Amino acid sequence: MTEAAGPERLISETEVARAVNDLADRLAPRLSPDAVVVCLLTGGLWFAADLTRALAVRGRPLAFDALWLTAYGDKTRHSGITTVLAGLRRPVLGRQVLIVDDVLESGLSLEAARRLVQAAGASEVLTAVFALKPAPTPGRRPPDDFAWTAPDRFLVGYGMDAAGAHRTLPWIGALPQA
Ligand SMILES: O=P(O)(O)OC[C@H]1O[C@H](OP(=O)(O)OP(=O)(O)O)[C@H](O)[C@@H]1O
Ligand code: HPA
Repeated sequence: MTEAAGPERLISETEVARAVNDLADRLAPRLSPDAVVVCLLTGGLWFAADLTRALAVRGRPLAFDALWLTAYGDKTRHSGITTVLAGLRRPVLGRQVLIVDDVLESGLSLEAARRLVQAAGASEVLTAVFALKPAPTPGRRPPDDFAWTAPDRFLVGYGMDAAGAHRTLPWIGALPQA
């Protein structure tokens, strides 16, 4: 019996931590002490936990909220519909918001989040993702900053899942290519 191949490791836990710290160095001066970090659940949770603590030690112990969105389900492509499972808990009216997510591919999830945060009255919206994948279609809005340039592979780990699997890996890998 042959064993199914696991994910191919692309970036180690140490490299992930270094990339998050470098990103925090760049972001901290751009953020108001009154800014709110909005994490996109579920995948953004691990990156947001690391990034917010890295920002806190850089003098930005920011307020934190979350939006729970889902668009991929168990598939490897955006479904075309971003469903809001849970919205913001606290007002962001008049405040700068940093939206944080694990990966940007089509950009549709981040755009849906941006619209929700703008509709809630944020004074400015910045976006940061850990992994920036190549755009599947032209015209995608880039994030304001990102930690790592990812290849065009289906990624897992550090929040990213394949039908629920591999999300809690501390490193990032890619599923074996067919
Ligand atoms: O740029 P896009 O093509 O929109 O892809 C990025 C989104 O896809 C994943 O979410 P998913 O819908 O899989 O939910 P999850 O956070 O529960 O993994 C990921 O966490 C991002 O939010
Ligand atoms: N992996 C996991 N989730 C994703 C990806 C990916 O490569 N792209 C968009 N959501």
